[in-house]
Amino acid sequence: MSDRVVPVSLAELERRAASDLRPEADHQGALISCERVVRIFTADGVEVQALRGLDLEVERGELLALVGASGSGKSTLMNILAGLDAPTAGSARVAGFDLVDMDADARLSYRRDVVGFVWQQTARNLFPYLTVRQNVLLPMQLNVGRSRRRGRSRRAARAGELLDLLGVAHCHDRRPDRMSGGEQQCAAIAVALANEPELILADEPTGELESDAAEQVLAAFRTVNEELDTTVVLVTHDRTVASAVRRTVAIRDGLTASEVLRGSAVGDDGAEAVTAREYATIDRSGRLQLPQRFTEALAIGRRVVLGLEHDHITVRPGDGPGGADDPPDTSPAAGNPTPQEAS
Ligand SMILES: Nc1ncnc2c1ncn2[C@@H]1O[C@H](COP(=O)(O)OP(=O)(O)OP(=O)(O)O)[C@@H](O)[C@H]1O
Repeated sequence: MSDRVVPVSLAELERRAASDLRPEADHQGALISCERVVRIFTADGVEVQALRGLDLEVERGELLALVGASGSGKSTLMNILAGLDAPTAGSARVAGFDLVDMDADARLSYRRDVVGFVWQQTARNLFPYLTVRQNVLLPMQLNVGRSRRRGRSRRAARAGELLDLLGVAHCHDRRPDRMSGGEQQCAAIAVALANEPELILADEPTGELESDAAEQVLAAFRTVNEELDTTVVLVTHDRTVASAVRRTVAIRDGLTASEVLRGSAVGDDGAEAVTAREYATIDRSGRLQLPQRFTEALAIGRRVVLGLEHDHITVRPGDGPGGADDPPDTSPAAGNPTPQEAS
């Protein structure tokens, strides 16, 4: 073997130095991977299980909505994904960062470079005494590592491009109090994007907006997702927003319960129509939550009887009204396993 030293270009050394700043990322797999995430809060000696073993995978480039009743755990999950809080147990990884075991430096690097956040309250997203352009420039100026690589004129150009992309270039020299709520949220998205994060998280970004402004903000998220290929996860109570994205995941009692996938199909008349299908999700332990409206409709109580057919599983009321007189087909010919086997 030869000992000859192969010269390395400056550009290659810079690339290696930049990649050394990040933990080894799995660029093939999901951007977000949560497995059995538990978050327990203790308040006044009482334990609250906000997340009870939640599983969630989000691929790079997705635009995903999280929905769920108040108290179901959405904000808790968002805070964990934002690196503001850590799970009590389970595993949560984003872009190769282990959110459970991050040291302070990794957490800082994660929050600065990997993730951008948009809050519901417009006042929380923008500094009121700075113009919109200054608000967008600030995260770039504070990001010492990247700022060194990106000079003043490139930072200014990026701020201009982002405001343009989000349709608020006309507000660049205004302070937030001279902008509409929708414009403020679009500017907030520009701020969140300043350091080129792979992921934008938004907790109820349209919660304080009228419907026109909410549509403007949703359109801005779509643009970001489609044109910059940034992954977007947003929490919403707004049905219009939830039904306008390709994938909506419902959280119930600290677990992912179901999800709706939307696509498009060409009908017999040749017209393209939006299709939507709801799926129940099965966690890594094989647990499945039955939708409340199903269990209520059949007065299903605490037990169900499962049956395995050749291409589906039946779930019948096992106790309570409507269940007791309806025994399942347990014949060996039907290949029915016990409920334990089925799970
Ligand atoms: N810091 C905390 N201390 C104690 N309990 C908390 C804390 N944060 C959240 N919780 C509790 O955890 C559960 C989940 O709260 P979370 O805010 O994640 O729900 P959510 O789905 O975002 O609700 P909402 O839609 O109302 O914002 C709730 O029971 C809440 O009271």
